[in-house]
Amino acid sequence: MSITKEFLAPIGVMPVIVLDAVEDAVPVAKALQKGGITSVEITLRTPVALDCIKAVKDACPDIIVGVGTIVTQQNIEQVAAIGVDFAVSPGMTEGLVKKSQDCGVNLLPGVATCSEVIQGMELGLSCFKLFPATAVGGLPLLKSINGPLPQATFCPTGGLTIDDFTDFLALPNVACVGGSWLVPKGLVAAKDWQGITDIAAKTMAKIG
Ligand SMILES: O=C(O)C(=O)C[C@H](O)[C@H](O)COP(=O)(O)O
Repeated sequence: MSITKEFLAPIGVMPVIVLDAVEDAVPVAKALQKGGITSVEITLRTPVALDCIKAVKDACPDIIVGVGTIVTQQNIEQVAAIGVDFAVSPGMTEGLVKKSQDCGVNLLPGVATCSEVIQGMELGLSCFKLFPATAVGGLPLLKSINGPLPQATFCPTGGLTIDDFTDFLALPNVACVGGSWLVPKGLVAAKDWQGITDIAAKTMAKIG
């Protein structure tokens, strides 16, 4: 299975979420949805991540639920067992891509160079996360890659902010963007769900 530009484009902005408590998962997802967000990427950075994903899938059937921080083939097996709409990795190996294909998991692997994009295309992929987007070259890098590799589509993530993400979305080879600015740790800790809705709404207002 592989992710397409048509799948990514309607998402627009993908919030990258780190959750420490299962009880916060559904309120965060619903707060984002209230602000116009249609998809969440819950990272496997905490021990409760898989339970958070299950909770959101059960409570919010109309949210596209993805998992982030896939770094091992075992991670792919774990998320295949609970079912996710997509899976994101900060990097890309042949092993991760093949495992995701074997398990029927839609993988968006992270790349930072043309060689990795070409390797991904050889493995049947056309969409990639550019990570860490700003640190590896940001807008000029994406513009340069679009010359020789216009068939590759990106979700730049890493370093983007509410002030510059629309510059990325304006590029022809960018279908959506990812970022953690939508779910600040402090607001989750304070259970300030309205605060999260406000950031989501302010973000989505920028793309009409
Ligand atoms: O955990 C993952 O799956 C990652 O690969 C990294 C995240 O996508 C970035 O940490 C988000 O970047 P910021 O928006 O700059 O915070």
